[in-house]
This record gives sequence, structure tokens and C-alpha cells, in this order.
Amino acid sequence: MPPEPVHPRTMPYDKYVPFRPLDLPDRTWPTRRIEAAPRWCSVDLRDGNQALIDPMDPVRKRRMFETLVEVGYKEIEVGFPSASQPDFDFVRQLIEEDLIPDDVTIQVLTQCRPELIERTYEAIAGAPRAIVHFYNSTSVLQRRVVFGLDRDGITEIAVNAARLCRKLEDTVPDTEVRYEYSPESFTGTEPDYGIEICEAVMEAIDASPDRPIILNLPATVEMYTPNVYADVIEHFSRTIRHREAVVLSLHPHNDRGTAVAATELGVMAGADRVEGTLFGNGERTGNVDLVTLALNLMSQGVDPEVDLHDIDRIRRIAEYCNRLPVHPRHPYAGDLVYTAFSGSHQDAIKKGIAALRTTEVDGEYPVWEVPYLPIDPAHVGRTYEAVIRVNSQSGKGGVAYLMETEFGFVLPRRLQIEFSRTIQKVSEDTGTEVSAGEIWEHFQDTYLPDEARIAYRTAEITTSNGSTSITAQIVVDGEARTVTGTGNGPLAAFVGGLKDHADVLGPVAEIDITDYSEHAVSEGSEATAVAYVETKRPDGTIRWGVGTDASILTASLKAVVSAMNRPAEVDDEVG
Ligand SMILES: CC(=O)SCCNC(=O)CCNC(=O)[C@H](O)C(C)(C)COP(=O)(O)OP(=O)(O)OC[C@H]1O[C@@H](n2cnc3c(N)ncnc32)[C@H](O)[C@@H]1OP(=O)(O)O
Ligand SMILES: CC(C)C(=O)C(=O)O
Repeated sequence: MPPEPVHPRTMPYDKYVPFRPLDLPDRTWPTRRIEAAPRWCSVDLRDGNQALIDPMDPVRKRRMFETLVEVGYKEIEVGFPSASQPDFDFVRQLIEEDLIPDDVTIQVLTQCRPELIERTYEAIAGAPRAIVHFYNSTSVLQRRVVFGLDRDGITEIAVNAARLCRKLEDTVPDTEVRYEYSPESFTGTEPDYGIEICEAVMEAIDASPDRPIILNLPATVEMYTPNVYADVIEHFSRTIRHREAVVLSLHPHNDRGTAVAATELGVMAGADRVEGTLFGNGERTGNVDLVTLALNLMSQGVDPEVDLHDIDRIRRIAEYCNRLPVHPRHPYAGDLVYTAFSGSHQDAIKKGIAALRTTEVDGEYPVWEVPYLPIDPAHVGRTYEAVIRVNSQSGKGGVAYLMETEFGFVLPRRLQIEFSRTIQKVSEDTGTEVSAGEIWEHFQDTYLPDEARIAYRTAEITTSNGSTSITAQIVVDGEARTVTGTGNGPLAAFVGGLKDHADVLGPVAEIDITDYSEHAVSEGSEATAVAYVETKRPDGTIRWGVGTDASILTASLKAVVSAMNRPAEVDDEVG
């Protein structure tokens, strides 16, 4: 009896209202391309830090700041100095210890409350440059439930803050102050009101093309699809007065899991600047991930203007500072993202890398084109070692790739098929990955065992009148045997001579050779020959054998002996 059909319980979807898209039929963003990196601003030390279980201590903050500078961020929000003494002290430390490079501007966040703004100016005193970032929530919901104010009341909070900021500039004469204003919860704000409050703030700040204001339009909570965000951004960019006095900035969060897409469409829609964090740490589901955005640009041939050559190091530092792990599937940075377990992917990657190599000039390929790998792992400091890993989903391609790249054995196609069955059985039995080292051990046990029933010792070969004669010494079950034979080559002579030893060899005395190949493998400065023979037994079973030796001839004779040692039942070999 099949199980009863399942009727899932209905989710309470009727408790939610859909977003209302903006009507923007003449939108232009869908056909635009991103051809240059936006201005990046890292908010790791503020939005990232405020979302941590354990906020960063001073050592971690400093490590994060230095890393952000090294990666190349030129605008870094370093904290909310009026919120706590540690945040205040960190800003003071950066300024007093002269830790801010000349081309980096620190940014500090404050609510639009006079006492917090005053404290913020105390924090930035003496900094060469600073962006004072003030915000208040403008959303319909927060106007009602948090502030109990109408639009004018909310605008007044922002405008008063802007005016106070201008006034306080006198208290920091050595600091070049720039401003950023965020209508927080912008995605829950009517677009026309978002523009209205930003224009009021611009006027109070006296924004001009020489001293533009950063208007930051946060998806504080990601509430709608990326195309709607893009429509709203394009509408804002087209409608705001004195656009030339505005740096249009995005600050997306990832509540719907589409922050990266929303940011990219927002940039296509006219945004100049993006705020986010390394690997997307931040409130709830995180801020938009600056690393993914940058490498998405690189993968499209656009200079991301940040240095991510050693992504693992940056990831380790972010994990240390945030005390949060980066997911193994995280775009570009996760442990598993340059790894293929599945057979057809491995096959295509193996062929793709081989094809790429043929395009190389002086060791450099012109453009990266490998199936399933959107960027060259080497460009972010990853090696190829882990690109192909083997488990029960893998086919012959993966095993063959590892045998070739790790051990230099270029297995003939039918041997790949035979050996991959052995590895498939191992992975099915263990239910997990088979490492390259384990694959090698199984290869040795199967084809190159240290001890076997039949062992090859030596051979003497002579040729006359196109015919080859062999006198070979072998040991069978500890008993020495001399094999003599004649044929049109050493292998044929050897195989012919084996037939006289059916008394001890049994059916394998009657094998035929159906395929043969060989190649050299470099081991340090020594070149070793590898020979592969495919043999057919009297009952029709096919067994491959492998031999290695400094001499190609000896390697091929050993390969025949290796094939003879193979048991009749393949499954018996898998231990
Ligand atoms: C979306 C974001 O990430 S915004 C940044 C959020 N980050 C943080 O809040 C981290 C740091 N913040 C803090 O440590 C605290 O909020 C502090 C120290 C700044 C202020 O703490 P408190 O004085 O206790 O106030 P609290 O933050 O709870 O704010 C509540 C009050 O401020 C008002 N308020 C909140 N935000 C703002 C704002 N941006 N501008 C003006 N007033 C505001 C609220 O309406 C409320 O007023 P009420 O007390 O009259 O009802
Ligand atoms: C202060 C603002 C920009 C913010 O952090 C948000 O809206 O998420």
C-alpha cells in the first residue's frame, strides 16, 4: 500500500498584504549594463557589528578596520559613537592614533536627536575627513507606531538634525565634514514622501555639486522584489531636484534573500554608491554582501576596485571578528563553491580546463571559460585541488581527474570506467566522500599491490627476423617459474609463454591483450613509465592491469601480471 496522500496545512498567508509596485512604465534600467564599480562603503563596523551576538571588542574592531582598508574600501562606517562608550572610544582611537589613511574617509551614524548628534561631533573632532550619517525612519508603519507623527513631523526631525549638524561644524574646524542622510525604512515609505523629505534635508544641509549630500535609500527591511526596488530608485534618481548635488546610495538588506539582485538592479537604475558588509553580515538576514557584488562585477569583465585575491584570508578575518561562520555554499567564498561532486559537472570541468590550456600563451589563457566555474578559483587564491571531489554522485570523470592531476596517471577511458566502479562502491558503502589519498590507496590495492599471488621478477628479450623471444622469471604462489615464449613483440611473446603454465596459473594463463597504452610520469627529477593493458580471459571477462617501472618494457610486462592478479569478481576487491 502506498502512503496516504499528504495535505499540507495552509500557511497563514492571509495575514500579509502584498507590496504595491510603483507605476513606472518608461523605466530604463532593464536594458542598462553595469560598466563600472559603484562607490563602495563598508558598514561592517556599524550595521554588521550591531547585529552580532557578541559585538566586536577593540582588537577585533581594529582588525576589521585594517582589513577593510587593505581590501580597498575608501569609505568605512566605523560605528555609532553616540550609542556607547566602546563605539566612541574606537572612533577616537582611529583619529588619535592616526590610523586613517589619507584616501579613506570614516563615516559615523547617529539618530536625529540633538544630544546624540552633539556627541557624534565630539567623536569626530580632529579627524581629517568624516561623513556624518544621520537617519530617521520615514515608513508609514514607523510614523504611526514608533513616532506617532505625520509626514511633516517626521520631516521636521530630519531637517532639525540637518540644521544642528551644520551648526556643529564650527566645533570641528579641522575636519572636512560631509553628510549622509537615510530615510530609514525607505522601502516602507511612499516614494513621493521619500523624495520630499530628502529634498527638505538637502536644503537644510545646503547640498551643492561641490559638496554633494549622500542620500542613502535603505531597504532597511527588504520588502519587495528587486525590480520594484530598481523602479523606485530610478524614479527617485529622475525626480529628485538638484540630482547633481546628490550621491545616490543604496543600503540593501537581505530579508527576501535577494539583496544582491536588488543592489545590482538599483545600480542599473542610477545609484552611485553601495553600502554593505563582507560576506553579508548584518541585521537579521544581513546586509548586502560586498564580496559577492564585487566578484559578480569581475565575472562580467568589470574592475571591482577592491582586492579579493586572498578571499580565504578575508573570510577568516571576518569569521574571527564577527564570531560567525561563512556558509560553505556562500558565493565565491564558501568552502564548497569551487567543488564539483557530480559526475557530469566533473566531466565538463575536466574537459573545460583541458580546452583552456590549449588557448594559453606563455602560461596565460586569454579569457576564462570553464563549465560550472563562473570565475577562475585561482583569482581569489583558491587552488584547483578541491575543484573535483568524489562521492557517490561522481562518475569516472572525477576519479580520472584526480588520478591525473594528483598522481599523474592518465587512465585510458575503459580503465576509468572500470576503476570508477570500484570507487563508486566505496563511496556508496561509506556514504561519504572518497579523498584523493583514498582513491590512490584503492588504485594501488587494485592494480599495484605490494604482495600478490603472481609476481614479475625479470625478463630477457631477443629479437631476430622480426620475431621476439622472451625468457621471463615470475613467481606464482611463492614458486619460481620461467616463462619462455615467442611472438611479434615482447607482450605477445610473454602472453604466449604464459599458456604453458596453466597448471599453476589457472584460466589467467589464457589471457589475450585487447588494449595497451603507456606514458611517462615525472616523479621529482625521475621519469617513470606507466603501462596499462586491457586483457580478456577465456570466459570473456575483461580485466585491466597497470605496471610502473623506469623501463617502459618492464612496466608493460608488470601490467600484464597486474591484470592476471585481478580476481574474477570485482566486488571482492573492494574492502
Ligand atoms: C536600521 C538601523 O540599523 S538604524 C541603527 C540602529 N542601531 C542602533 O540602534 C544601535 C545603537 N543604538 C543604541 O545603542 C540606542 O538606540 C541609543 C543609545 C542610540 C539610544 O538609546 P535610547 O535613548 O534608549 O533610545 P532608543 O534607541 O530606544 O530610541 C527610542 C527613542 O528614540 C526615537 N528615535 C529612534 N530613532 C530615531 C531617530 N533616528 N531619530 C530621532 N529619534 C529617534 C524613538 O522615537 C524613541 O523616542 P521616545 O523615547 O520618545 O519614544
Ligand atoms: C541607518 C540605516 C541606513 C540602516 O542601517 C538601515 O536602514 O538598515
